[in-house]
Amino acid sequence: MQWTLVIPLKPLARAKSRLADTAGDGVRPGLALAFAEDTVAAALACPAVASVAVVTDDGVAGRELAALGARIVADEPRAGLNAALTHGTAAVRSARPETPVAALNADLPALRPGELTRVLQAAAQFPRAFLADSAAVGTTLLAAAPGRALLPAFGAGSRARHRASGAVELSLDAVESVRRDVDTGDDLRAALALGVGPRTAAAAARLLFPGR
Ligand SMILES: Nc1nc2c(ncn2[C@@H]2O[C@H](COP(=O)(O)OP(=O)(O)OP(=O)(O)O)[C@@H](O)[C@H]2O)c(=O)[nH]1
Ligand SMILES: C=C(OP(=O)(O)O)C(=O)O
Repeated sequence: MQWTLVIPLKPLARAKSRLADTAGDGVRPGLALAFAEDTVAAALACPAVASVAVVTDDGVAGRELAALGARIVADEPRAGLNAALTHGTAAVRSARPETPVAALNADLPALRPGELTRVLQAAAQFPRAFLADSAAVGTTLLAAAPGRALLPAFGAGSRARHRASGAVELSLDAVESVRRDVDTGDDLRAALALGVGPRTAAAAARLLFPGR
């Protein structure tokens, strides 16, 4: 089974605000873009992924991510993350009605294609399924089989909401790269320890050694 991924991305100037104490206003948008680029590149390298749609209104990010091979969908109806995901899912299903769909966060710079494949293969066993984040409080991936509504309920504490909505929580070992979202400086250090993609590695090096 081959999936379509829907990846939401806030305008870069407003993204990753909880990283403000680690990365100042001058560098944070570049870091958020690097996370999204490494996430999209790893997703497109995954054999279980047929295509990636990024829901964003950010022009720079849209150009860079389209160059990697993503389809760009406008962030409508401008009513936040879950509305953007519902819109993105409708857009991809209007082109491919029978595709299974998974929403994936854009802040997974350590994402490994092999681990994503295992998560998607597990998700394919259920009508709706999700993967909790490393903190076991949020969600990094929510999947829906063909013909099933995604019903996204992302945001703080989304693990409990996705469970309550009837989605099956995937209990998988050794998929830490899919769970490792980056919201804070500690999260960034944890992702760097796991091993990040090349764009995040370069952006993090610029952060640590600004003059070089
Ligand atoms: N298209 C779209 N994506 C969003 C929106 N809000 C959040 N996202 C994306 O949803 C994913 C999860 O959001 P967060 O982890 O909270 O990321 P963030 O909003 O950049 O981080 P903070 O500013 O620290 O809350 C990230 O990929 C965000 O870019 C939105 O209104 N529209
Ligand atoms: C978007 C989410 O949370 P956070 O902003 O903490 O990554 C989530 O876990 O659903």
